[in-house]
Amino acid sequence: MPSTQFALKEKYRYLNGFNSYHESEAIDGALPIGANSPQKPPYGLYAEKLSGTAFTAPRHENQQSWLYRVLPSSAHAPYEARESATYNTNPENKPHEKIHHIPNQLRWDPFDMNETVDWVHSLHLVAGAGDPTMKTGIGIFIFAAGKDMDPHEAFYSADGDFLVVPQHGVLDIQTELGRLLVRPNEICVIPRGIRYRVMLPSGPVRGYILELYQGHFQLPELGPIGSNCLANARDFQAPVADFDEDTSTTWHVLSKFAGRLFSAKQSHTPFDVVAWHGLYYPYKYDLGRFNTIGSISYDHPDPSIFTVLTAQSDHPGTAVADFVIFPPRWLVAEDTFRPPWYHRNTMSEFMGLIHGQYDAKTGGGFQPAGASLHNVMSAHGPDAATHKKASNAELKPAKVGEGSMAFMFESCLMVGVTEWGLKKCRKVQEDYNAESWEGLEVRFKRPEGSKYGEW
Ligand SMILES: O=C(O)Cc1cc(O)ccc1O
Ligand SMILES: [Fe+2]
Repeated sequence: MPSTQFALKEKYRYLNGFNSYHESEAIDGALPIGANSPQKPPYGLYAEKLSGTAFTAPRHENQQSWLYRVLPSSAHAPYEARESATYNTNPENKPHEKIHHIPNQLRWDPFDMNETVDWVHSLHLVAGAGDPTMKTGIGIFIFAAGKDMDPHEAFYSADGDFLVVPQHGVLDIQTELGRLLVRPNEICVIPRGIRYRVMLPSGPVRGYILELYQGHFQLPELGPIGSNCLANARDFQAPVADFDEDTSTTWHVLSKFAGRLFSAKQSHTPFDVVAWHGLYYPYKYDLGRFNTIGSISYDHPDPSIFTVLTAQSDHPGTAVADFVIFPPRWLVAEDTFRPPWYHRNTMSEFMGLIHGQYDAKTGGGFQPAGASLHNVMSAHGPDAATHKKASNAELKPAKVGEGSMAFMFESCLMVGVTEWGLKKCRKVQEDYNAESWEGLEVRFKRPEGSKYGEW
């Protein structure tokens, strides 16, 4: 059941709807009426356009917003490279650091918390494909932070859209367009370019991020399911306009640009947007609201029925990134091996666990805050313990995943694993294969009297 059905504090108010044209004003009358850029916008505000797609993108894809702010974003000193020796989240930029393309199934123990860093410095690229400079591919990050961002710092990524999946702790995110409070079992998307500041009201945080270097997330098609189910559009929440009025303090705007960090000084807050309207905005979603569909007859369906958001490649139906979840659900299929089948997939599958236990892996090695990667065509499926249990289970209706939420970033791209992901994080499990699949028994019994090869 949804976990956020109580009233939220006034500070966090939301506009409901996915890909809905929203408008919000923190002061009545701050939005111009009937024009986007009048000669004199209301209250002496500056009009600024923020485009998330090419100006000429087709209407159904076009995402732009108009921001009405105290000072335009361009009012800052030049960007300067910061921490250039250490900060780099784009391996394409780092010729000395190899990215490993390997067919092995990989599984990671829970990633460590790190209380010494803030959001900006918490990002560790674990795997990825493509290159933000070419606006192709994805980056998969683990984040772990224990410090608020500096009170006068804001951050944005020019590289892509962040899909943030918190596993531990609360993210209080002040964005240019308003505030979002994001807790475990919720996700948020912060589109490319939007400036924000992350505070940690409940202490350390940890989780996963998929950065989408190309396109934007959309809801999956529902096909014969009909007009509702899976993630319903009305459950996506965008912030309302909320602004500060600080024009006397030195601020630093940090930019992740081609994986590197830059910083620019300015003498006013970037959080000065009094009103905005458009289709390009950050949003959050409570995974507890997902309306899960499953088989009510027989066989295990493809996990695409669990897709929350998808970012399509140029080939319809083939995703650069699908965000898929495995919520608590009833299994009722008859004469069926109910967990996932053994499989090899042309897509790559990176999985994480927010809490609980994933029903396809009961051996204990896939833990909250851990991860697994089954790359293109790398064979996987239930571990031996799960297989044994599920092949002998009485097939009465059973609830699986109670108190649990696993997820998958599935991509048509082969993902490479970074040095950090493979070595430096020191979390890769050496015995993943042995623990999972080497215990599988040979069950094959040739029917008595059968002779192979005789017709
Ligand atoms: O590998 C996994 O655990 C993810 C997965 C789940 C499922 O129900 C079907 C296919 C699939 O890849
Ligand atoms: Fe799989």
